[in-house]
Amino acid sequence: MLEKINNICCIGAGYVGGPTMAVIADKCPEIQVNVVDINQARINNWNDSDFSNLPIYEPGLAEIVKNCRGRNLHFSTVIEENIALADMIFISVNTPVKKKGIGAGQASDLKWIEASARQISKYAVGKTIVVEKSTLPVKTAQTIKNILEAHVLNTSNDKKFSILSNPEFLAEGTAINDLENPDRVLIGGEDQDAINLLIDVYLNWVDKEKILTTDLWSSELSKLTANAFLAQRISSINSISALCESTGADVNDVALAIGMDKRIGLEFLRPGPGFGGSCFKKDILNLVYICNHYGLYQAAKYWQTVINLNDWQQKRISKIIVEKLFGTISGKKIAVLGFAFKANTNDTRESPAINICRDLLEEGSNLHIYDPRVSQDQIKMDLGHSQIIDSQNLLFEGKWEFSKSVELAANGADAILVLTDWEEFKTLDWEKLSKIMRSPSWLFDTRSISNAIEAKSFGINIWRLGDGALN
Ligand SMILES: NC(=O)c1ccc[n+]([C@@H]2O[C@H](COP(=O)([O-])OP(=O)(O)OC[C@H]3O[C@@H](n4cnc5c(N)ncnc54)[C@H](O)[C@@H]3O)[C@@H](O)[C@H]2O)c1
Ligand SMILES: O=c1ccn([C@@H]2O[C@H](COP(=O)(O)OP(=O)(O)O[C@H]3O[C@H](CO)[C@@H](O)[C@H](O)[C@H]3O)[C@@H](O)[C@H]2O)c(=O)[nH]1
Repeated sequence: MLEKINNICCIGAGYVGGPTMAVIADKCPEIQVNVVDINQARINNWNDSDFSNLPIYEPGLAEIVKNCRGRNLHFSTVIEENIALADMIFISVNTPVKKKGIGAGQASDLKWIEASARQISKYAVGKTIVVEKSTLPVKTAQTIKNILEAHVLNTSNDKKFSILSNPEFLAEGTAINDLENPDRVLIGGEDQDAINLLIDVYLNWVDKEKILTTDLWSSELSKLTANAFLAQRISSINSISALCESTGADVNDVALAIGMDKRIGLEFLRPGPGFGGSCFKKDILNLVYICNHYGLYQAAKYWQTVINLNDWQQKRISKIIVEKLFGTISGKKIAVLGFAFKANTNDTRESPAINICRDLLEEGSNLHIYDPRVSQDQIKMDLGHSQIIDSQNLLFEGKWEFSKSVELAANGADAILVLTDWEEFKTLDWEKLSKIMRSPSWLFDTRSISNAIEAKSFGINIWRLGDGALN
């Protein structure tokens, strides 16, 4: 029996695998941590001598990688060898929504999980603990077990596997802090020895009381449920933001008033352009799929409405902008501030900015997009080329350009549209901006972060999400 973990391999060097393994390496200097990926370019970036070129931007990440890389943290594409060396293997590969076939548009595509399990079954040596780090549909551990055990049966060698579920709850932008100070660490499994070995890894920096153990299925399902609950709060407050606009109430006051009730709490009540990111939508869709699979149609419908409300919120915002700008934005310049799905990340996956910008482009607007961390190439991938073509192959007049500063984006603009809650958008120089914009100028603030009162004092018209009193 293994006494302690000496060597960890992590399959997948993405937003989860990279930061999670960096923190494990930092907190457990006696463990060798090998992070492997099939994506050579990504691995090259993790190994770049210029730490500002790491593939992921997270506050604090570069410092940790600087400390540990080459010591006990290694990034490579050598998958077989590192699997063979490992006592414990984390699977941190992507699990997006299936695009084709049964369950398309809802179920998780598990082909990367299956490929990882097959590689592990082939190359692992001796007793290996396999840890599900990716977010997975409940019961996936059974599939992984079947794949691993089939290979053992075929080769009848000394391979032995234990499977644990250890979902990750980090949020992007605060990943390092979330990993270093987690609210809880959840471990699901049947093999108590394997569970204890994983607990020992976390005990290097996490208090014992924060480590929760459950059976496999409860652990897998807790991850989907946590995301569904968080997203549900956002859709709930966003529905109230619309009602506030219609009634003259202020959604931020309402959020504070209800959030101070300890039973409700203040977190995740910030209204906005809808939730984005790679997880919430896909995990809820997966929950809907699983509920339907078990014939729980009312439960499935309930969770689906969280997504429907989120889509509606984005559409609602584009419509308001068109209406306020005299019913047409064709040829009008709009400065879009923020493209990432939230502040402090360069990630644009499922960013509300994508749908809102697409809608505005369809209306013929001329968008000048500024984001402190998102690159022009990324925006190009998300929006397509500057002239977009619709499904009937008709050319729209709408086009977009990348701006290197707020001022360049706002110069001559009819409107400024704040979509991401970046710190720098809280302290914009409204006197200066009011002079370079075209009158009548507008500020559309979907995050309630800018100093709208000051902007108003310089003659800018204001629409702030959920603020029925100000609008
Ligand atoms: N992004 C987040 O904030 C977050 C937080 C918690 C949980 N999760 C979950 O963690 C999982 C990973 O998410 P992510 O955002 O890190 O994804 P990601 O796309 O950033 O990274 C996944 C990586 O896995 C690699 N990969 C895929 N198949 C492979 C294989 N067979 N061998 C080696 N490498 C392989 C890909 O090349 C990619 O680099 C998902 O299930 C996600 O739902 C994500
Ligand atoms: O009050 C709020 C809080 C968040 N958001 C938006 O919701 C989205 C998601 O934000 P957040 O949850 O902070 O970021 P993620 O990185 O997507 O993290 C979520 O998804 C991860 C992947 O599963 C989980 O690990 C995390 O626990 C979970 O918070 C973003 O668009 C935010 O702008 C709001 O609109 N209002």
